[in-house]
Amino acid sequence: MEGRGSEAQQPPGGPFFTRGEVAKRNSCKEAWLVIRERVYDVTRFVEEHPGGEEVLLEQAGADATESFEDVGHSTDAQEMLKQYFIGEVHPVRRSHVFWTTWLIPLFGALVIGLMYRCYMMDGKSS
Ligand code: HEM
Repeated sequence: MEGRGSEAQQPPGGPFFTRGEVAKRNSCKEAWLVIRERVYDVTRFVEEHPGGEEVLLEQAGADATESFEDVGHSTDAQEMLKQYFIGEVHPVRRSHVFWTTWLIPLFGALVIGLMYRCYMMDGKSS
């Protein structure tokens, strides 16, 4: 029973998946779920789910946090999640930062370019 009881400290990080990547795994051939920002590959669990495969397939590729919690799954069920853990949802903020880091200089360059053009045209007309 070694290693049990450390479930609160699941390794942070791990591979990151975007919600788009998860959304592609929405069939019985490949079924991924997001629960509390973590990604679970439940493909081999679908048929074994005590609550039926229907409900899992319905949520496949999506964020099932709410439905998972609404059912009031037992601690056993929470424990089972660990077996299917494959990674985390890519933090939204990162892609946000990625875009703004590019957009701001791009916008700045555009403004400077326009100002320069106006300045040049001004020079020509006078
Ligand atoms: C990997 C994710 C999941 C695991 C490991 C899991 C596990 C389990 C387990 C072990 C049970 C038996 C009862 C219990 O121990 O609480 C159960 C029941 C159930 N589950 Fe899940 N479940 C998962 C996801 C979901 C999702 C996403 C839904 C809803 C869309 C769902 C709906 C249900 C329902 C309706 C039952 C029957 C509850 C009852 O009979 O009272 N489960 N699940």
